[in-house]
Amino acid sequence: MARVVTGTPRTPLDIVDGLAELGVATVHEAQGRIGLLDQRLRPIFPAKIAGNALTCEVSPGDNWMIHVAVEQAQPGDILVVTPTSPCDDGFLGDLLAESLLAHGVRGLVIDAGVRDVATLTEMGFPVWSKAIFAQGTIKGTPTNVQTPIMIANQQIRPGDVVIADVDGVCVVRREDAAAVLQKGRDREALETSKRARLAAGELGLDIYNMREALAAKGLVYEVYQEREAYQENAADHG
Ligand SMILES: O=C([O-])CC(=O)C(=O)O
Ligand SMILES: [Mg+2]
Repeated sequence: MARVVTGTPRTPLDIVDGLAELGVATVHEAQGRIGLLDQRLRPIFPAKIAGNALTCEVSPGDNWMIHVAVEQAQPGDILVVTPTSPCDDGFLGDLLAESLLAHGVRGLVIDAGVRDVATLTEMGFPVWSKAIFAQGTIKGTPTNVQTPIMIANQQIRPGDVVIADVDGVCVVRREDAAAVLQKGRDREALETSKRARLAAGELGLDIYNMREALAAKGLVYEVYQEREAYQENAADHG
């Protein structure tokens, strides 16, 4: 049985937009280094977005349910598409992108292929995909829309926050989104002060008090000696 679940909760857009500003690396660190989708999902052009997950399963080679998903879209969503078994076909192109844009969808994350990439780029419709492939798809088998899905090593539920930029794609659970935003902002403030010190030439070794720890692990410094180097060299060559 295939299902479309309606009335699923979403994360407030002020929180979503805050996470977009922080970006994938900071959000991933702020939530304890979890939530990254596999690195095979790459942007078709550089972009930085976040949105509520609108989840959609597709059968391999079959984009029927993307049309079903468009009707469930709300402004601020990102369409997240996973095939029920691996497939690289071009499930979406400029026509479906026009339709998604008309319903306020901010972009697409798909563990499969897309096509019409030149037009998608001109339109400014951001996509993270596993493949770019002109191979067309059919409309044959219904699957689930707005149910929890597995995609590229992560579970994503409708209304979880998806953050995507040139570093990759990350998911934040809806319940955790506000706390992760706060932690990410704290982290960013800390990074701003560290960056100023690094830019001024201070060493990470001193800012982070690393010297003692390195010595405790056995790191030693020695002054280069021409004679010793010669002997090592001679020993190497018997
Ligand atoms: O219609 C399709 O099958 C996918 C596509 O190329 C488009 O959305 O433009
Ligand atoms: Mg097309």
